[in-house]
Amino acid sequence: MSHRVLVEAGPAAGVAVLKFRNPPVNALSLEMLMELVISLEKLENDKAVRGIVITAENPGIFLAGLDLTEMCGRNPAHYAKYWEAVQELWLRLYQSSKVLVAAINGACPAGGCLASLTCDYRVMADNPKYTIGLNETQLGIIAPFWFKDTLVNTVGHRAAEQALQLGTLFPPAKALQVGIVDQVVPEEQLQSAALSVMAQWLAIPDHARQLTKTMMRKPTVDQLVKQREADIQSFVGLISQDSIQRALQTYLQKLRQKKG
Ligand SMILES: CCCCC/C=C/C(=O)SCCNC(=O)CCNC(=O)[C@H](O)C(C)(C)COP(=O)(O)OP(=O)(O)OC[C@H]1O[C@@H](n2cnc3c(N)ncnc32)[C@H](O)[C@@H]1OP(=O)(O)O
Repeated sequence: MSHRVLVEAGPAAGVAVLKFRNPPVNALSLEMLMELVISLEKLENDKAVRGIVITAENPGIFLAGLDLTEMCGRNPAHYAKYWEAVQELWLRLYQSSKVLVAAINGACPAGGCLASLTCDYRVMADNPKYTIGLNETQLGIIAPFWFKDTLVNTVGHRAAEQALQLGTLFPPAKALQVGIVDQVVPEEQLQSAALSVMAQWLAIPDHARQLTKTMMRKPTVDQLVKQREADIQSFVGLISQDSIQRALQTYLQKLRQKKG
């Protein structure tokens, strides 16, 4: 029984809706990552499901990215386990044979943006409070190569380099202009717009679409698969550095003080 991930049958045949519900901010904790992987595996094996709309149960925050508390003040074994789970989620999402449509109904930074970038299509609610992007440099950390590759595959090299160096969080209209999202719609139309796009994608025969998806994505996937362990060690080495730990602690404190 999953607590942090809700899977519902969609209103259209063959469509499931996967909802994030990990309060307060839908951060990708280890438990949440594991529940997501299990839910995605079940959906992948379900022949009746051809497409999945991915969204947050409560509008406001789509995903707050990786859980900073999993990356602060823990031991190397924990960091390694956590990073393996992050890799696993990306591999499941990016290689999914289903049509994935992200209905982005809230803030979508860093790991949240990455999850949405694995989808085949992104629709974002037109709310200026919502932003999306790989903002790692703003935290004093670096987006790993496979985060970078996923962004490059979506927006091209130049736009990705600029967005990554500056750690830009784009509001909806700008995100559309850069190509991080494919469509921006009034908030109340988000779910219907996602379902309408899903219907267009499902009109294509599955086998042809799936083989094309694999052809486009396999080189990027292979890069991580062939150096998974090295990538884990690289993450553990980097995250364990005092300077990185200090930067993350400072960022977390800033988030906590925001309220005070
Ligand atoms: C080599 C290393 C590579 C690693 C790659 C890293 C990828 C990542 O994803 S790093 C995480 C990046 N995420 C962010 O920068 C988002 C940070 N959060 C926010 O900007 C905001 O919290 C918000 C826009 C998502 C929501 O704002 P709001 O509704 O105002 O909520 P609060 O800011 O008051 O937060 C409530 C509560 O949640 C804690 N929190 C927020 N984000 C995270 C997070 N990513 N991980 C863990 N905890 C988080 C925040 O500290 C507050 O906690 P309390 O004060 O204890 O209630």
